[in-house]
Amino acid sequence: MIDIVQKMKTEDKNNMPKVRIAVIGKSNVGKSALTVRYLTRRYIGEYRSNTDLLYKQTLTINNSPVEVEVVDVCSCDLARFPEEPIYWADACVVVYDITSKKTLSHAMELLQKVHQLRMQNQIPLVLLGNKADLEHLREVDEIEGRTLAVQHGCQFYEVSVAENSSLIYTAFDLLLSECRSTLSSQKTRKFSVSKMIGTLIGNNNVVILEVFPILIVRIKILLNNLHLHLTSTAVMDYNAIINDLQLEIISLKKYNYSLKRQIEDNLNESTSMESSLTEENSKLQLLVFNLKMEIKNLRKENKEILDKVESESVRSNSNVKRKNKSIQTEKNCNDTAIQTAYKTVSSYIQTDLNINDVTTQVKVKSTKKQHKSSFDKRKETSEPLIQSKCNSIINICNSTAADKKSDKSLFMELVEASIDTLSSTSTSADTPGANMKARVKHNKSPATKKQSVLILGDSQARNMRVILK
Ligand SMILES: Nc1nc2c(ncn2[C@@H]2O[C@H](COP(=O)(O)OP(=O)(O)OP(=O)(O)O)[C@@H](O)[C@H]2O)c(=O)[nH]1
Repeated sequence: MIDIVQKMKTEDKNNMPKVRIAVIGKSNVGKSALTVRYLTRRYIGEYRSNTDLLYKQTLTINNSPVEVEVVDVCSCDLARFPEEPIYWADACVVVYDITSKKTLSHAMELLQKVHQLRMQNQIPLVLLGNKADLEHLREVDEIEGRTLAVQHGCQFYEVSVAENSSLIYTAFDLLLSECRSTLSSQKTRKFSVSKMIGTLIGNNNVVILEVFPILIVRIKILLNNLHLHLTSTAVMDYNAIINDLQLEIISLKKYNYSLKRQIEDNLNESTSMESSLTEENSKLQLLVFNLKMEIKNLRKENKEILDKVESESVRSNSNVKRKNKSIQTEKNCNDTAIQTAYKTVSSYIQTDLNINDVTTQVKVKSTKKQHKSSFDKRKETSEPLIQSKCNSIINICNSTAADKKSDKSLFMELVEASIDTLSSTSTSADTPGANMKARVKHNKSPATKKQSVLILGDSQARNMRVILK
């Protein structure tokens, strides 16, 4: 913080007018760069400092030398608002960064605060929008800065410290000349204020100044303000004030009008944008609806295809099962038929063997002649029986498994084997076995008809049935 008391003690040592300027604004807006640029014409890119810096220089304003003191107030945090420099200053430069909206709102709060603090003794103010070279990053329109300046009755410029805008010098020079004229008009008042303090605190004022420096500065400022107020009231030129006010009203009306136009333009733009958005929205809604319908149809189609595939597979499965079942049944029937036929043949052969045995025995006995008549009788009854059974076997051979060569040949082998056994036990060439074998062989031609045979019967081949399929 600047030692204001020291400044108070050293000021006014010569007759050169002195103007004190406080540069305030949010951090990083370019306060230091601006101050250095104005005082030295040089640009310092990076200027980090965590303390207020005071610059002093003698400048020529309107052909007269002026001692200028500029305080670069570090960090204008509103919570720690720099009241002292504001009381100290004759003028203020409020800076914001056009690439940052929040620096503009901060500048607005600073302006309000300055107005509050210097309510009785308003000081010249200038609002600067810095970093105008960064147009592509602009967040704050020029009209916003200008409007804020009009609201607080101050000058406004957009500048670029980096590009050394000439408006920087214009702004400072105007501020200085304004301060200079104000100060020269106050010169007599300041004198009388000092006198007043002298009268109030007597001859020991120096001691008191040392003991209660801050208090005294405050008192001096208050008295100064009071005195200024009284004096200005005394010399007030109402007409001039009314003129100023009227001019201000006109310029405010102008801004008001331009703002209204801008608002109207924005409104129109937003309305047309809204209608086009609504149109776009309804188009999109229609598109979404169509897409939904398409998805629904596709799902339906998909389900139908799936159902079809499922029913097809079920049908083909049941067909395969049915086919398998019929094949199995057929196989079982064939097996049963073969077995039955085999049994039948075996039983016939067995019967034949028994008859032959009986015949042999009877033949032996016939030599004894006493039973010859009975043998002949029995032979007469048995031979037709064997003959008929042989015929049955041949029929079975003919019909069994007519279309299945393997089954038929198996069956024929069985029959032949059995008949061979029968023949070997027979002695006569015209025995039923030999006859039967000859007849079976005669019928052993490959089947020409495509038929399947089902032979059913009991173990003695009684009630035997052949089913052709
Ligand atoms: N592009 C551009 N950059 C600038 C301009 N003025 C200042 N800067 C840059 O802005 C940054 C901050 O500048 P300072 O002068 O340190 O800002 P300050 O307001 O004093 O910052 P504090 O000391 O934190 O309060 C630096 O990097 C500068 O180079 C300008 O006109 N244009």
